[in-house]
Amino acid sequence: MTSTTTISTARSDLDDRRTLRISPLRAPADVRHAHPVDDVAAATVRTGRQATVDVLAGVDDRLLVIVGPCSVHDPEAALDYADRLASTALDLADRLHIVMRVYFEKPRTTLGWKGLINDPHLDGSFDVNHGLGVGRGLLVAISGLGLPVACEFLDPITPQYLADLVSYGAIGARTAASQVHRQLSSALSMPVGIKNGTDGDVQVAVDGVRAAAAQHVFPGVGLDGRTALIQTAGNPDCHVILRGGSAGPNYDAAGVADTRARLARAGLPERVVIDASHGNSSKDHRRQADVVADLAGRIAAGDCSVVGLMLESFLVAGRQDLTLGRTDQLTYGQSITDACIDWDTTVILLNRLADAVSARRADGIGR
Ligand SMILES: O=C[C@H](O)[C@H](O)COP(=O)(O)O
Ligand SMILES: C=C(OP(=O)(O)O)C(=O)O
Repeated sequence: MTSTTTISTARSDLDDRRTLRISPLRAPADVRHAHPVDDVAAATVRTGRQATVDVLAGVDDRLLVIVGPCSVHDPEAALDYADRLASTALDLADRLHIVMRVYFEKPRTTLGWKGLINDPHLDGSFDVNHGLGVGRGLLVAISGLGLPVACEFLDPITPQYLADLVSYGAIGARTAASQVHRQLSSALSMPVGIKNGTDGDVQVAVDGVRAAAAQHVFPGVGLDGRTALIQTAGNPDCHVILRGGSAGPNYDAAGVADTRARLARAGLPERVVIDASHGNSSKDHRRQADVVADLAGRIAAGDCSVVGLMLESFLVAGRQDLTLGRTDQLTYGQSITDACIDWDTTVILLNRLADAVSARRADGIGR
């Protein structure tokens, strides 16, 4: 019995058994054209990235602080927050290099609202074409205030729409082991922090830093939105973010020393950022102050082993549940994902960290 082969590029009953709809996505170039980078924003990104590189390298003895909401759901409130943070960042710029968390993509443990790009109207309409424009427009506006921004990169395509405006990138705990995200990090133009796993596994982040430092070739999209083969140079500015995990916190001196030893064994620079939230605060926003107090004490006593800190902070303390389609019920300036510290607490904690850097300098210890 002979078999026949049908060669066809048309979709058949073998395709789309579970795909409901495929619709056009705006090309990155189109969104970039609608929200161009002006000179002020470009200067913010350039100096924001370089300052982070210098802090990571120990050439700059300031502390890197990545601070802002868990997620952006209301661009107006995010800009309000950015306005305040820009002024505080300027006040403390001699001791802290402050970068605002402007997170549009949320990795969920199971299900939930996945961020402003995925569902910008917060109603389950998934208007991604609108979300990409709103997100980029907000990055232009915040960078225009002179405040550098940090984003988590979750989807491997979205960086083409946003990354030129980002000064600090993060790879989250749920994707630290992903080859796709490590390859992506190897291509990104800014320093990237890779988190330890949700189970507390730090080695996965160290392995991620090593993989992202190397060159890769992988499929992606170009600015014109066409599929493309991407060849990367490798990112030398990746580092580990300790965020704690199900086994407990890992921000203490022992957790940092263990991470640095792992990095040294892998032949990598010993650079560690601490995330005061997530597993390091058992998702209780008030405990972020304990992490700051502990780290500030260590820095004031001369410790140079931690290069930066991440804080989840918004205008109003705590968090609230979103009912899809009922944005009228939301409290202005309060997180709809993880709980955050409020603005007043944020200013107190930032000043405490700045004072710790002053004390370290007074002892004549530079990083
Ligand atoms: O930072 C935000 C959350 O911790 C992360 O997106 C997971 O959230 P979830 O466990 O509520 O899905
Ligand atoms: C999702 C986040 O953190 P993690 O990956 O550590 O859970 C985050 O920082 O928003």
